[in-house]
Amino acid sequence: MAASIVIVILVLLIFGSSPIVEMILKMRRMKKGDDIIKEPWQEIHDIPGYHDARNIAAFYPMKGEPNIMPILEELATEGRLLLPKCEGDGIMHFYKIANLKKDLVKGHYGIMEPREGIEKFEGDIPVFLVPGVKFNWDGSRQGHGKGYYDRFLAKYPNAFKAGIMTPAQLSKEPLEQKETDVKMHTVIACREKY
Ligand SMILES: Nc1nc2c(c(=O)[nH]1)N(C=O)[C@@H](CNc1ccc(C(=O)N[C@@H](CCC(=O)O)C(=O)O)cc1)CN2
Ligand SMILES: Nc1ncnc2c1ncn2[C@@H]1O[C@H](COP(=O)(O)OP(=O)(O)OP(=O)(O)O)[C@@H](O)[C@H]1O
Repeated sequence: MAASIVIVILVLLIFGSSPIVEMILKMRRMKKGDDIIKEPWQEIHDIPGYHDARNIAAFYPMKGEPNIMPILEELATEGRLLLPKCEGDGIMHFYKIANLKKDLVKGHYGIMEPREGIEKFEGDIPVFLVPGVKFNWDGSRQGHGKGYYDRFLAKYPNAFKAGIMTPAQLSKEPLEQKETDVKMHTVIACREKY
């Protein structure tokens, strides 16, 4: 123990705040959080009902959220991607997005949203990939506090809900839940950047 402290002090004295020390510290920090990431694409594909779902509700990631762009590309190509548009206080609806470049514009909160002219999706949604601010492995979720997802998900009690988070969004403690909060069936960890 004492020997390793001496070594650490010596290394710090020799290298100071050199890029090497910074890189080692950064790698250690990264490893710490990243070890909860398993095989996110596989885990998403393994969601119950995902394979056969004709429509899947997802989200266009914003800063601090997992980068699920490969999944969005894949679902759009398959013709089964739904993305949300905020349309009032705590009210959002989903739209079928066939082309991520042509069908989206920058919208509320700076998030890419369906453009004008795309028809609102009114059918069944068996699977939701849900964003959030914090998640716990028990399925509890905390959002941005506007109730967009809680209100929308209340209409789909039978859908499978998968919370998608980065390691930084994991809460070590179960999150306090209100009566209107909707629990996730599973939570999947993904990287913010790929
Ligand atoms: N990618 C993504 N899309 C989404 C959501 C989400 O959480 N993530 N939403 C899920 O509901 C809806 C948008 N909800 C949002 C609600 C509030 C803020 C917001 O107030 N942002 C503040 C920061 C305050 C905070 O984070 O609490 C800001 O932009 O200044 C952002 C998104 C629909 N689309
Ligand atoms: N199904 C619902 N019907 C009516 N009001 C609701 C419903 N769900 C949530 N609300 C209200 O919306 C407000 C915000 O809810 P909450 O703090 O749980 O949002 P959130 O989950 O953090 O946000 P978001 O879903 O937008 O990410 C609260 O006042 C809550 O009572």
